[in-house]
Amino acid sequence: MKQMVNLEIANEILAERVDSIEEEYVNLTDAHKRMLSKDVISTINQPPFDRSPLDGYALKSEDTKGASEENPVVLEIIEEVCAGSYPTKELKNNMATRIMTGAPIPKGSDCVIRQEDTSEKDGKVYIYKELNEFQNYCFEGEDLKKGQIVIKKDTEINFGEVGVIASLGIKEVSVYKKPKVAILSTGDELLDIGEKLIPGKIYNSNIYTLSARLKELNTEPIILGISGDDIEQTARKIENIIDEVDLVITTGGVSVGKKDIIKDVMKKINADILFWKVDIKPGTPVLCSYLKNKLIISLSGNPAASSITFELLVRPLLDKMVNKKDSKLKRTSAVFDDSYLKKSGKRRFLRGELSYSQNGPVVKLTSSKQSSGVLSSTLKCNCLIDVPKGSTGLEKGDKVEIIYL
Ligand SMILES: Nc1nc2c(c(=O)[nH]1)N[C@H]1C(S)=C(S)[C@@H](COP(=O)(O)OP(=O)(O)OC[C@H]3O[C@@H](n4cnc5c(N)ncnc54)[C@H](O)[C@@H]3O)O[C@H]1N2
Ligand code: MOO
Repeated sequence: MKQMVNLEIANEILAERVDSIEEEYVNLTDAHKRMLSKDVISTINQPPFDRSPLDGYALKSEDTKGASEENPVVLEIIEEVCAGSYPTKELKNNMATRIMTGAPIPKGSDCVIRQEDTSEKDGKVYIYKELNEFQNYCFEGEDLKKGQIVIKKDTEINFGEVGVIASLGIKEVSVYKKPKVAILSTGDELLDIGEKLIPGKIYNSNIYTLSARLKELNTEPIILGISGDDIEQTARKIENIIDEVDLVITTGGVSVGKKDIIKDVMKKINADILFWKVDIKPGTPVLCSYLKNKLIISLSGNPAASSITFELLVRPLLDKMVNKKDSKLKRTSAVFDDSYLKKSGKRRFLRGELSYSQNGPVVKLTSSKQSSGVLSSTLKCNCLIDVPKGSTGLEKGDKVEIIYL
């Protein structure tokens, strides 16, 4: 068993054991934020017909030669076409079709004059302006052509993609399934929310933090609840769920105390232990194991530690499962607008609040209380500050590297 690996090595060891997961068809209305698993190919031209971008008159541009305010050209109105209807008459010289925005342009016409440059009387339209061929004219397929790849697979479906797919009339899209992640909290001290607090006990916040975050990341959390510090019971819960999920997360019991049972649980279920402890703080004593081609990530019980190591170790795996192109942690540099004295020489991840000033990204601590057991400093936290090994602290104005959450 490897011990005290650095973060990047830990990421590699875990990523090697994860592949993209199965695909499924979902309704477009349920596809937002999912990852496309097949190219979207246009089944129609968009727009599906030549159409008018204006309310006005469709006509032949050659008929407008010499037209002016003083000397209008007069054309006979042969038909009226609104959006949703279709012209029935072909346009010949000296004719015009009254047309509304979005309506199909009739055959024989090669331009549309806007209503404001005309007047209408007794079935005739007076044209006060010359027009060029295809002026104010939207062509069939000018946006998207039938058969064209409109959106490549492995793209996240955001509102723009939803709109474009809807414009093609496509009702269902192929996406990667949502990764299913089981979460189990261990610890005799844990109570579920709503239970009466009694001496020595605390509420299980980890399972709620992680499940909310998993939902935010468009995965499917499967909450296994609390398991006491009992090897048999914990082993059984993991064995019972492992075939149904893509990943298991446990929290608590990974340090060296009497009740730190997770290593024994892994031995009991014959999981391969990949490594124990990552050379970072918080969250050092994480244990990562592998059983039946699934990873079991056992995070520290300390609330802030489990939440931070989830971001550093688990999130990239979830991204990889749905083939996100860049499944690595997304970083940028920012100016530190706070002060922080670092006690240990370890690489440290601090909870930060990132904002943007005229001079670029600026980050400050969410709270001066940054210890592993303090959860309130996750409030307002939108990034992690990566403080390198050996650093003795940070001063106002220092350039720091941050990881987006
Ligand atoms: N002698 C040593 N003691 C400790 C070491 C060490 O190296 N030598 N490491 C410390 C570090 S660092 C951490 S981090 C913790 C990790 O402990 P565990 O992962 O075994 O977690 P627990 O002991 O079960 O819990 C730690 C802490 O968090 C509370 N907790 C647990 N689960 C939850 C939950 N679901 N929701 C909210 N809070 C939870 C628990 O009550 C403890 O207070 O070990 C240090 N000790
Ligand atoms: O590694 Mo622990 O989470 O720092 O206290």
